[in-house]
Formats: sequence, C-alpha cells, structure tokens
Amino acid sequence: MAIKFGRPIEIRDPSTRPAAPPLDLTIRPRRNRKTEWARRLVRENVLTTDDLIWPMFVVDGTNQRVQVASMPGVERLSVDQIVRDAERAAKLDIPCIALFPFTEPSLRDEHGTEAANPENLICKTVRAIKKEFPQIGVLCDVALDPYTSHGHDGLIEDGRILNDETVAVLVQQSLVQAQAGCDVIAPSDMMDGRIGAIREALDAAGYLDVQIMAYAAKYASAFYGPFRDAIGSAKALTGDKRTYQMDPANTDEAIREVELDLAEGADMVMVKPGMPYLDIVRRVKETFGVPTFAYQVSGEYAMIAAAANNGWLDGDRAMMESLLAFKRAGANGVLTYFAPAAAEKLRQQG
Ligand SMILES: NCc1[nH]cc(CCC(=O)O)c1CC(=O)O
Ligand SMILES: [Mg+2]
Repeated sequence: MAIKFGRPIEIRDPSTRPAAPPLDLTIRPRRNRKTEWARRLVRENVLTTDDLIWPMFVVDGTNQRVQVASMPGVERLSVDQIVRDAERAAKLDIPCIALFPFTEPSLRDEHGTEAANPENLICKTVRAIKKEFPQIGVLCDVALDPYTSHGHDGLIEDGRILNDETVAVLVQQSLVQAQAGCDVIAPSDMMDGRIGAIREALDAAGYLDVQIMAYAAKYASAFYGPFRDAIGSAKALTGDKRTYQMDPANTDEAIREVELDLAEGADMVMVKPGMPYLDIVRRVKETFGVPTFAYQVSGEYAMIAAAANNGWLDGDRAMMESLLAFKRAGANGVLTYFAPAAAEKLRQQG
C-alpha cells in the first residue's frame, strides 16, 4: 500500500476490494477531474490580484503599527507606515486600497465635524500616498461613524438618524476627500439619496473623474464587530443600525437599493457583508450587469483567521477558497483584509 502524506492512496491487493459489477454509465463527470491539467482546462473561474481591494486602518502618530485584537494579522498604521503598505500593495499588483481612520476620541463629536476637515487623518493619508505612489487606486469610505461620539453613521435627533441633514455632511466629507486626491468615493452610510447628492457636488466642483463605489446593499450585520474595534467605535455605539442598514432577511430590497444608486450615478456597486450574502451578489450582477463588488468584512476575516490560528482549518486554503467563491458568485472584485496574503499566494502559484 503506497503511503503519501501519511494516508493510504491505493489498495493494491484486489482481494480486499469490494466486488461490484461496472455501472452502465455513459457520463462520468469525474473524467474531467482526473488530473491537474484536466481540472485546469475545465476551470470556470479564476482569482487574480486584479480582483483585490485592500482595506487599511490609519491611526495618528509616526511609526505606529498597532495590532487589532479581534483581527489577527491586521494593524492600525500611522501615515508613514500606511505609505509603506501602499508600496507593498503596488509591488503586489493590488489595484486599489481602501482607507479607514481611527479617530482620536477627543476629535469625535455629536455632529462628526472632523469628517469634513480637509486636514483630517484620512485626507493627510491620501495626500501622502498619492505623492509617493500616484498609480495606486485609493478608495475612501464616506460615513460619519469614525467621527461621531455616538458611533452612528449619521446625525441624531431625539434618537432618530436624520437622513437629509446627514447627506449634507457626507457631501462635504466627499469633497474634502476628492480634494485630497482620493480616486473612489465609497459611501457606506446607507442614507437615501446620498449618491445623487455627492455626484452632483463632485461634478459642480470639477471632480468629474472621481468614481463612486456605492455600498448599495449593506446589511445590518453582526459581522462588522471587529471593524468597530479597529476604528474605535464599538464602545461608543449606542443601539444598532437597523433604521438605515438593511434587514438580513431581504433580497428584493437589495435590488431596489442598487437600482436607485445606479440611477443616482454610482459607477460601481457593492454588497456587504460578503460570504453570507453571495446570493445577493449573484442577483445584483445578473440583474444589472454593472461592476459589482463584495466586502468580505472584518467578522468573516476574524472567523477564518481564528480557526486557522487554532489549527482547526487550513488558513491559506480557506482564504483562497473564500475569495474564489466571490468570483463564482459574479463579483468583479472583493474588499478583503486577506488582500496582501492572497496576492502573495497568487504570486507563488505563478
Ligand atoms: N460605515 C462604516 C463602515 N464601513 C465599513 C464597515 C464594516 C467593515 C468591516 O466590518 O470590515 C463599517 C461598519 C459599520 O457599518 O458599522
Ligand atoms: Mg440606498
């Protein structure tokens, strides 16, 4: 009996093989899986580095790399360090990075004022990256939660999240980001009408080429927990986001949300979270045929990383399989904290 990797791979003694008459099968799907070359030949989807967007967390200071406890392997970086990681992204051929700030608690207030400060951490980071690596795509999240003392994405009055008043602030936030050199504005707030308002303001200010990737179908999800640790809004957050983020029970509603954001001028749309919502990715792609992205969010990353660190699953294989699943569902790309590790892996594979 041949032993490979500790497991028997063939039984040579015919007397131990159970007797069975051959099945009368014309079609045997296993023929196409019999060897590596055959599997390569019939493979329907591939993951490449072109599919990756790498989300990063920025923190004030210099020479800072602070581990995020609930996201093993992910750090908050000061601007100088983010520039180094942007260089790493460029060298790995990752087309685009996404930036999220950890805002000092003293700069957070009820109105999220810091969001529209042209000198805020995000704007400084964008300028620093663009100065050194103008060829890499930079995506900026638009929402107030990193800047509000209450951790919500919008302004609050009497316990209600105000829509139109919030949109006015998001427009200002988008303009300072565009002015700093951001390539893609990505509103993640789920207010109604914000895509149209932002597009109009960008155009009026001459930022005709700044793209919008709308977090169009964003669900009120438990999988954002580690992200809220990373940006420091977890402790602050009062209540939940169910009056603006979508009910996980719904799918028709996602189609309606995407339709509206496209009509308002979104260049690309996103579904979020990722793995539990691949049905939505598929439906959006088939319905609209537009550039469609998925966000493999912090909690999805944490689950795989934690299980891998415990030796409960093969982390690399689970990572690559999860990313390929987005492609199979129809996504054009994935925002994923695995981006650098996946890009390294793809490079090794040649
Ligand atoms: N509006 C902020 C925002 N932008 C991206 C994420 C989550 C990303 C992740 O979990 O990785 C969130 C959190 C939230 O809506 O509470
Ligand atoms: Mg909407």
